[in-house]
Amino acid sequence: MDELNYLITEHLKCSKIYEENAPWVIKNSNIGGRGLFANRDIEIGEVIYRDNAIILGPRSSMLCPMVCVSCYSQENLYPCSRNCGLPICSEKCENSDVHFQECQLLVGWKRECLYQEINSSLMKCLTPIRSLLLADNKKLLLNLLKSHHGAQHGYEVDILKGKLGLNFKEEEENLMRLTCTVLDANSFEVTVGNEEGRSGLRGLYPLSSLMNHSCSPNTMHNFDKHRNMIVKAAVFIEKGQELFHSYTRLIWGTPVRRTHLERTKHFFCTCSRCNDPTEFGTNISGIVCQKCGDVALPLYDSESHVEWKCATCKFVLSNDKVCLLFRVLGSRVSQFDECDDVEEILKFLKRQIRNYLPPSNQISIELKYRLVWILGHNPKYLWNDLSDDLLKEKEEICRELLKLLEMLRAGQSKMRGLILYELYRCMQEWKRRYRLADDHRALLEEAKEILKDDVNAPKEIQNVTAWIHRHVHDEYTKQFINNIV
Ligand SMILES: C[S@@+](CC[C@H](N)C(=O)[O-])C[C@H]1O[C@@H](n2cnc3c(N)ncnc32)[C@H](O)[C@@H]1O
Repeated sequence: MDELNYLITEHLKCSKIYEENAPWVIKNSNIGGRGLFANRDIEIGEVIYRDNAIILGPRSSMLCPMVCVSCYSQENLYPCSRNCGLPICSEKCENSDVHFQECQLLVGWKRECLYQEINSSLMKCLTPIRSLLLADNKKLLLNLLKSHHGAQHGYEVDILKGKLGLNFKEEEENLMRLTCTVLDANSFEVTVGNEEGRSGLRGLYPLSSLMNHSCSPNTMHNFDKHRNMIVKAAVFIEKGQELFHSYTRLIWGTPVRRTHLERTKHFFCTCSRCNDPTEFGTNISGIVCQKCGDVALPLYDSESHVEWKCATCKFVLSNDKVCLLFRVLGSRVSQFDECDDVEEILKFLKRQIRNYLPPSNQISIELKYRLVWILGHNPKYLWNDLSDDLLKEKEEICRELLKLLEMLRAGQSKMRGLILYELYRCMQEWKRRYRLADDHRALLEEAKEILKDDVNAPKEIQNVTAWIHRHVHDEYTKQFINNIV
């Protein structure tokens, strides 16, 4: 533990983000392995620490779009002129430190097989290659992090060797394989880009790698423009409590979260939310009982066996039948990915699925969340063009989602920040249409508080805070302006 603590401290110091007396400490956790703990009371919204990635790069997923391997832009990509096969977007990126070194490595690995075109498989397998360029103390740190075992981890190295025929040394292969297993256990998705094109990178943040999971986490995180991770308290955290973040989405129901955690992180979650079939009274995993019309909830009698039981009439439905129902509804929902037809989505939500799912079910919630991003944003549904009925619809959905997050005890989550801001914009639109007086500043203030240092936050919030940072240097004036903008 001492060595880990030392190496992490050095890493944070070297990244110039180390804070003396920061409120975290590394200790053994009852949950398993090591964890992070509060070494004093931490106020809601307080920054607990900042972390910097020791490895950052493209994700290996099929869905990962092509990005410049230096600045991660998706625009003006061309193959590196040294024929390494990686996409870059400018001379500056081509000659950046990070790319120049990996380029030399790749070109050295197989001279007769240089790529004049962009090779997308190579780009998707680049992140583990980057571990070869780490300084020795970062390699030591990598070695101390949790790794996953199993045939599914390390396929990137198989692609580099097999499909791409690259020829590296055994010790290089071993380090890349280790890196894949460490990345799979610990990496975070880092979103880059703007409204026109976003993509996800994976980053290995060593301090955050020590944080265990809870489905009702007490921290939230976002990324600043330097891709530092900023971890904040989502709720008040008492001295001695373990710090948790969520490895899944908050609005997924228990069976979906548990399956995801088992597949990707190899553990069965037994947190208080998972152990409560109602999930704190939200019934987010519930289905409509086909016998009495009340809600049936998932009941686990072992890690691998779940069935759905109605609390009122005790009717039981097998997991197979429920999975079939979710598959059918899920495929209908995925058709909405291509069409942003609000009338169709509302018809589906209000009429078609009502016989199968209660309004609080995860599928309904995901669709409502999607509506939040269509109404007011999609070119067919811009704020000015929304009918009063659709504006009301959006306002009600925002309020419903905020209530749900409160019931899930999610505290100051990023999702709360985004929905608060969307609700604020609804209220501004009502104000504009009917010349109302109330400007609902409290909604904007809280959204700003949650999202202020998030590089992906809505422009309005970022612009305000960025301007203040650039132009105002004394705290009193900063606070004054923060209160009036
Ligand atoms: C990112 S690591 C967390 C730090 C880890 N405990 C360590 O010692 O390095 C993720 C791994 O920690 C364990 N873990 C995290 N949260 C857990 C939980 N709620 N229940 C059981 N195991 C958990 C699992 O083995 C998981 O794959």
